[in-house]
Amino acid sequence: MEHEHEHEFVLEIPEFEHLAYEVEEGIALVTLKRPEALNALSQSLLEELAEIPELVQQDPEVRAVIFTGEGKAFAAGADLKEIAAIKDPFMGREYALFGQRVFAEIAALPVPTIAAINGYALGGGLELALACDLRVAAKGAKLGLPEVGLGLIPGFGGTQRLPRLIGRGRALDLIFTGRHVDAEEALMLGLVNRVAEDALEEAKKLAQKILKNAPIALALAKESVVRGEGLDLAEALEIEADLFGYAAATEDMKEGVRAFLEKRPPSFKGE
Ligand SMILES: C/C=C/C(=O)SCCNC(=O)CCNC(=O)[C@H](O)C(C)(C)COP(=O)(O)OP(=O)(O)OC[C@H]1O[C@@H](n2cnc3c(N)ncnc32)[C@H](O)[C@@H]1OP(=O)(O)O
Repeated sequence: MEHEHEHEFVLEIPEFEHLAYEVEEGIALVTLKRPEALNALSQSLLEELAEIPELVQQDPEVRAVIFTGEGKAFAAGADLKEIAAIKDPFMGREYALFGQRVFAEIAALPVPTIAAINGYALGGGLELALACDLRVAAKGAKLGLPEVGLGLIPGFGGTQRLPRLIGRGRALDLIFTGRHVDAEEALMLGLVNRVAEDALEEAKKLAQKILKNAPIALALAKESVVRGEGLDLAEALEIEADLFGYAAATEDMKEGVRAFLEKRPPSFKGE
């Protein structure tokens, strides 16, 4: 007798100690779970985070990812007990490279990613949020890069992603002073996209709104923005034209345009 699930692809989700991973209606929710240390990014937590991009890419159901934190913090930075054990520049460099690699893989995910900043997002915690495409902050959230106050510099991408996002002058204000900015100032600076009572609820609404659009177009739009970042305008525009070409050849493009002309909502298939 043929087994009902014989051909079903079963995705194995690893047992995480410091993370929760769940998928609901196409949205993967990754929750940092070390609330007793304000979700400080220990090596073991970072190793678990490093598994997320593969998990997401193996599951065709996942069309967006939200990162958030349990308790009163999103993440209060890299784990300072572990940083205290760094003995020399080589160890320090390896330490930074590891965090950078994890966040680079998150930044390279082909699906939209959102940080739901429920509380403190400091140092490495803010750098994780900066590796996401969009950021939603709760009203009481505090964001900052306090590293210079510890004799450090941001090392998980902050000196690069923050100025690219909000401009050099604003980034250096935050990096030099190490001050915490509240959600409203973060919105004004362009550091977050939205402020809400409940960051996670707002992030889910934002994801649902995004997911109404054509999946291939979303991936190509992200690819165009990401690949263009390091290039000069002429080269980047060529990439945009190529990716526009791909989008224009999809079934979803035909459906999107037909639906507009027929004055009805589109039904996208991701083809
Ligand atoms: C390359 C990347 C580099 C970096 O990220 S460097 C780190 C940058 N981050 C920081 O400097 C923030 C450090 N944390 C704080 O300043 C404070 O926390 C807060 C302002 C965020 C909150 O203060 P309060 O509400 O008074 O809580 P609490 O008692 O300080 O923290 C609760 C428990 O959480 C632990 N904790 C907080 N942040 C970290 C961290 N970054 N690394 C390790 N542990 C942390 C504490 O020690 C304490 O634990 P216990 O109850 O055992 O004393």
